Amino acid sequence: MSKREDYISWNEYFMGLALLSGKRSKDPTTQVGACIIDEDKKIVGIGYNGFPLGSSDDNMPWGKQGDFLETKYPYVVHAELNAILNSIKSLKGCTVYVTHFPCNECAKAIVQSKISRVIYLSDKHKDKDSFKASKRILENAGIKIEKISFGSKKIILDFDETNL
Ligand SMILES: Nc1nc(=O)n([C@H]2C[C@H](O)[C@@H](COP(=O)(O)O)O2)cc1CO
Ligand SMILES: [Zn+2]
Repeated sequence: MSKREDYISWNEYFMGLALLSGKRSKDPTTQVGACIIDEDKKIVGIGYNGFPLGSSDDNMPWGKQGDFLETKYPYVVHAELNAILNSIKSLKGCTVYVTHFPCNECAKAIVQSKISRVIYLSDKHKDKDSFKASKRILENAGIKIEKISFGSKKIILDFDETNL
């Protein structure tokens, strides 16, 4: 019997893990996930956007408009930063798969953690200044930046054990 041919690609696997991690995010408008792998394709960090430890998901503001301090922005930890801080070893030479192009703050953390490649799916905010800044920070540091597209590809996770 020959091997299965319909297994998912490395990119589908790692971006799939980033997408799945994002499903844990309580952000009502944008769920972001990030998965970091080392040069041997070992998973060394994963994370999603959420409030810092100790900040209740129910008592902190998830809004986007109005008084800045009553929006999520000052408080939410971005997926990339969570993946970096959750990581189990040096990130030197690693690749981060992230569902959305990093903001300038995450670009700084990515560069300083010595990650060497960013692979992203969505750049819906590419015209915003903070993303122009992140592109500049990443390019200055010689980080490889790859936009990846899977078209309308979908992978269904079926938890029904009778289908396993
Ligand atoms: N690369 C990113 N990593 C992230 O973790 N985020 C988070 C921060 C917020 O929780 C949410 C963005 O809010 P919104 O303005 O799209 O509703 O996604 C956002 C980006 C940039 O798109
Ligand atoms: Zn960010």
